[in-house]
Amino acid sequence: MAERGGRRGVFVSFEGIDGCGKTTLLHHLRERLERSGTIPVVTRQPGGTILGEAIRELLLDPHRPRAHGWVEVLLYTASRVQEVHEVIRPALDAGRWVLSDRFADATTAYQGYGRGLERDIIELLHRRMALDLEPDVTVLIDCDPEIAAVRLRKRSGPRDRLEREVKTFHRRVREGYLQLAAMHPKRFLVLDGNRDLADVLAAFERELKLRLPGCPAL
Ligand SMILES: Nc1ncnc2c1ncn2[C@@H]1O[C@H](COP(=O)(O)OP(=O)(O)OP(=O)(O)O)[C@@H](O)[C@H]1O
Ligand SMILES: Cc1cn([C@H]2C[C@H](O)[C@@H](COP(=O)(O)O)O2)c(=O)[nH]c1=O
Repeated sequence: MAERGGRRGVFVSFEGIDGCGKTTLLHHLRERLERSGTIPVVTRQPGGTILGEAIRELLLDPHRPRAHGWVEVLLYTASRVQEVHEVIRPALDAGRWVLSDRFADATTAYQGYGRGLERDIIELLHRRMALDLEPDVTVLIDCDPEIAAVRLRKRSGPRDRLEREVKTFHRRVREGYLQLAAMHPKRFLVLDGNRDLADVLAAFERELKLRLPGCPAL
């Protein structure tokens, strides 16, 4: 893979509303890469480091008191800053593939578009503290909140704090993601996540191959 912006690895993030299917796609690519002999670094936001996982627990445990909106922004950003410096940047500098279940766009979509907080401040925090790091490709699985909610109800395990938010919140987040994709068409790869999984996976492989022609997995 060609060197981009001074780094040698490839950074792919996966985004979308809760239940859109992003984790499923991430693990599909991970398996394909591993079968071809490339072991990617797989991580998630919030989380990905010991500190980040503790922040995740604070943010998403529905039994804890909800943080003020800006405290949410600061905690999500804190988790990401730690992960960029401790995990993602060193992996990219070493030429590794990094697959991240959510990244900075999630804060703009959820806290910016979803909660209505100023997006320029959210993005400035990321730029100043997280080395201005951007994924090479951001896979956005666009999905109707009604369809995503049905999938989450079928999935076992407790629902986290954000998964319990009302549908209007998820609609704003979805629209926010689509606006981000329109603003950054070179970076975003948008998939229709409402379709059967087999169709989504086929479109994912086809489109990713166009974006990353040297991808060893495709
Ligand atoms: N296209 C699809 N059609 C039907 N079911 C799907 C599809 N994609 C994923 N699923 C199923 O929907 C559930 C949610 O998928 P997944 O965990 O990948 O979503 P997610 O977006 O990562 O959710 P969250 O953000 O809440 O972790 C899983 O049970 C998964 O098997
Ligand atoms: C990074 C980030 C995440 N969120 C929200 C979005 C989801 O509801 C949860 C993470 O859960 P997942 O199952 O791992 O997707 O956190 C957010 O609101 N803001 C963010 O920056």
